[in-house]
Amino acid sequence: MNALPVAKTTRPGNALAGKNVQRVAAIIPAKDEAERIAATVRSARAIPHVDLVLVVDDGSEDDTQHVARAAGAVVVRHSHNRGKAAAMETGAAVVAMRDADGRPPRLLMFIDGDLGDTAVNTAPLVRPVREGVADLAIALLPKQAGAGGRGIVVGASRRAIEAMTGWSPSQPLSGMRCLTREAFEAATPLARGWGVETGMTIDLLRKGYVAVEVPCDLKHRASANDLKGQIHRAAQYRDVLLAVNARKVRGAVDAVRHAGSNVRS
Ligand SMILES: O=c1ccn([C@@H]2O[C@H](COP(=O)(O)OP(=O)(O)O[C@H]3O[C@H](CO)[C@@H](O)[C@H](O)[C@H]3O)[C@@H](O)[C@H]2O)c(=O)[nH]1
Ligand SMILES: O=C(O)[C@H](O)COP(=O)(O)O
Repeated sequence: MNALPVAKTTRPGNALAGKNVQRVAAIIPAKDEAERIAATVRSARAIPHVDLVLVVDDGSEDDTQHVARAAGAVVVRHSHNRGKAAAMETGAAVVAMRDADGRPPRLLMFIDGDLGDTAVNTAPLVRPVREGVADLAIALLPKQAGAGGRGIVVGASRRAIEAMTGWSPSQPLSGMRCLTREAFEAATPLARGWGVETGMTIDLLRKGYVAVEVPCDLKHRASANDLKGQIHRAAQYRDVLLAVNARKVRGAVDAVRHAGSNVRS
């Protein structure tokens, strides 16, 4: 027997069961991923229920778009680099254009371009969302060889999410996530750049959507502890703080508005 649905997103009714079952779009934001994108695309095509693999080439300077297309992806491209969050928004907009009338909108599965052959192992994220157990399923990755992080950005993101929602995710920056169209729309506009995961989790939980973390056997190109890695982490830290601060301000404004309407009523 299936677990009882607890997710907030309205589920397609039984009339839509059978051959009209809910499909999944894999959206892969990619900047300069020519080396790994073919394996990632091929692997994503093997995820059960995925019928559309979309690569958003975010202004790559390498051959990402052609390699991705040759591997069987639908490819759209930003003419200049706009950051991961913008690539995700573009991807979701393109999927919406391809969702068929009379069918439930596809679930959106965001996958990083550097997962290679392991991309298929995001498959366990689909079930809890498809079955209505959660609106958002986030991949928990095993420990990555060569990872040089000291937990500073991860800790800042986790603490902010916990302070603002009460939930303390193990891997708050994990970008492999499957969610319903309704939840995605509720999370837009997305926080910019590397703040996108932190902002999305805070926004959805505050609106009553349900998130779960699901272990997935994934391997990605972890940032090392060299100069390039440190610069990358500094950018992540900046974007996470921007996302959190914007949400704190919004929370304070909402509280003042709410207090004002209580006084008037
Ligand atoms: O301007 C950019 C930069 C990156 N990417 C793509 O975004 C994905 C993630 O980038 P990556 O360089 O692999 O980032 P990581 O340091 O590995 O990022 C971790 O932390 C990020 C949040 O800071 C999450 O978005 C990632 O999912 C998570 O793996 C990859 O497919 C990139 O090609 C873009 O689309 N646009
Ligand atoms: O390597 C990572 O996990 C991210 O770049 C975040 O860095 P951190 O481990 O220093 O938080």
